[in-house]
Amino acid sequence: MTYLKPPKRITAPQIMARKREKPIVMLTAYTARMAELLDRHCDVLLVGDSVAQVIYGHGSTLPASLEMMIAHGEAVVRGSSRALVVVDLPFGTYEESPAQAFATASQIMDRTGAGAVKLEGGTAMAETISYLTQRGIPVMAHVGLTPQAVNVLGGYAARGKGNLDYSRIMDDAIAVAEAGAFSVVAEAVVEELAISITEAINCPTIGIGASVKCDGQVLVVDDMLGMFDRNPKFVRRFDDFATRIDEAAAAYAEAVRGKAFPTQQHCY
Ligand SMILES: Nc1nc(=O)c2c([nH]1)NC[C@@H]1CN(c3ccc(C(=O)N[C@@H](CCC(=O)O)C(=O)O)cc3)CN21
Ligand SMILES: CC(C)C(=O)C(=O)O
Ligand SMILES: [Mg+2]
Repeated sequence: MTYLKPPKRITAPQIMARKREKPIVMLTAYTARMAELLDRHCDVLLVGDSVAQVIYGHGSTLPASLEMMIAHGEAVVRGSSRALVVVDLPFGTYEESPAQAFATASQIMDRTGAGAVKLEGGTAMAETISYLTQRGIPVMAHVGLTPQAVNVLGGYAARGKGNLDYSRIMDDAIAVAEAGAFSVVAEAVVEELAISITEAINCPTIGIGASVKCDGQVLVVDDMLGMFDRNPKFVRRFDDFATRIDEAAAAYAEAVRGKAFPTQQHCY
């Protein structure tokens, strides 16, 4: 890297202070070079448990392991210098008790150098969020469509359409904010609910499929690049990398088979 690194990264309190100010820009990242490329443009880099689907080819986020999150968290911290790095707590490593969550989260923070963790859940996780924040671990919460609960929710459908669903998610958002979360991801919730949540709580909402009314936005980087084959409605493809890779691989294969690569300039 040839450019000068700023001395300090963006902090969780700085993200919290962005409520109703400049929109927060967040993308997932799983590898060092990608983190380096995104770092100039993003306020927050999320090492999502979506790594299980995007990088490892699993069908859900449930198989993401603590070791995976730490390995990819280290890579993203290594590659970046400015953004706040947030690491997802993987399924099964924090839900049992606040003490279990602290053991997992502190290990992630120690071994990766990340500045915060994210966990899924609302009212049920409020006590854990308060326990972690009081012990030095900034927590980003995640409500609405919580993919680790796919087996309880019965799929990845948008949330907040029924009255019960709507008021439960509202209660969840208020509970996690009151427990001390520095920001809240709202995933796949109807716009009206995203507006209500954003107005009701004093920490920023970061939307994914939750309308432009949130205080920030997040997408899975591979989705945004057009790399991932199956795209939810909330994804905009800002590029078409899958096609570009296909074309580049085809050109390489043709050059190799036609003995057009390597040429003299690639030889010693
Ligand atoms: N690549 C990727 N992108 C994501 O946004 C993402 C992940 N992986 N893994 C973790 C979760 C899972 N998420 C998902 C996954 C699928 C849909 C989806 O297919 N939604 C459909 C509706 C499905 C239904 O109604 O049952 C859609 O049309 O939006 C939505 C969110 C969001 N997260
Ligand atoms: C979709 C985002 C918010 C996430 O939790 C992930 O990538 O794991
Ligand atoms: Mg996640």
